[in-house]
Amino acid sequence: MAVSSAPGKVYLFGEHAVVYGEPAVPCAIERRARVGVEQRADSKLRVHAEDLSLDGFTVEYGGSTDDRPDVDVSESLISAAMGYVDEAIAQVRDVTDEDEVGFDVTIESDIPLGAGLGSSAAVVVAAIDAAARELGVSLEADEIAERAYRTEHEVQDGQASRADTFCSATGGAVRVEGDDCRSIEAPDLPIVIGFDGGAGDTGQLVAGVRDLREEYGFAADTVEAIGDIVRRGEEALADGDLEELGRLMNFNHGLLSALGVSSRSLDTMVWAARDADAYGAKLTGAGGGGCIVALDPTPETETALSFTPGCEDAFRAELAEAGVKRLE
Ligand SMILES: Nc1ncnc2c1ncn2[C@@H]1O[C@H](COP(=O)(O)OP(=O)(O)O)[C@@H](O)[C@H]1O
Ligand SMILES: C[C@@](O)(CCOP(=O)(O)O)CC(=O)O
Ligand SMILES: [Mg+2]
Repeated sequence: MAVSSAPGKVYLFGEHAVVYGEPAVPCAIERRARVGVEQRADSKLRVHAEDLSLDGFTVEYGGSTDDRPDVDVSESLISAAMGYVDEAIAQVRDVTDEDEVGFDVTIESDIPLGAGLGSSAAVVVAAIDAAARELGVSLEADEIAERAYRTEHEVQDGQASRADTFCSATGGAVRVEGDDCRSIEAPDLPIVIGFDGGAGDTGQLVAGVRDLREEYGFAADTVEAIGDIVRRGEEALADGDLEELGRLMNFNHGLLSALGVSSRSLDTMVWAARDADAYGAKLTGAGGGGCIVALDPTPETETALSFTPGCEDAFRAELAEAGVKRLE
């Protein structure tokens, strides 16, 4: 049995625009997915997902959709939950040249699903590392990131950037622009997260931005303007200038909102954070519902969010220095 964990992330800047080659700066946080993998005697894949928002369930099947047994959750939920694990295992079979190998996979995660904190990337990164090690292969972080990116790219119908997966594999703050992925220095940021209890459909939201961008020149300009914000944000990060970072996060949120990926509850939480004198606040990840990220060294934003209707959970998040971790 091999067990690995990998962190979730917040986007300080640049989600969505990163899909079109603009830079983005995500930052790993200490909320992790842990994935245990044990080789089976046969070639089946059995997944046990113990998750807060999906009631824990177990699926066992031989690899083809027809072979899936009846379980007490809807087929769409199973497909949604299985897609990433399935493809991650396919990547491991490919990289290790072990086409016929089967696994028991157990997933535990502190990262809410579909909420913009990169649960999919964390699960995929941890699964790839653990499954490869179970077969006696130790992959470098770059290789794990590459295979995890291919997984997200496949599952999200060709619409994925390298940002989430690289960040989860390497930890810390990173900068991603197209295929260029690198770690960057970041000061200790006072990150506060508000979670509305909901989720967004990453594929649909990305497709919505793609359509807007194709239809309107000003939507394409908006995507480019987000790239400009990210470049200024990198300077503010290097200077440790929290006020400027906050202003730029506010601007970034406005442009994401213009691109149609915010929601009433995300906007409400963003305004609650601003009213509490956070340096700045924005949605994180694909949007549509899920989480906002704010910067505030005082307890004010967390307290204000916890009293904000529509905010289900407010918590502080530490930057995760480590990416993928080998636990067993
Ligand atoms: N704990 C988990 N167990 C099984 N699958 C998970 C788990 N967490 C995330 N996933 C997979 O990731 C998907 C959510 O990813 P996504 O829509 O990209 O949102 P995000 O990455 O922001 O959380 C889920 O539908 C599921 O397939
Ligand atoms: C919208 C996007 O930029 C980020 C999605 O992040 P998340 O899966 O919602 O955490 C898509 C991508 O970069 O693949
Ligand atoms: Mg994701």
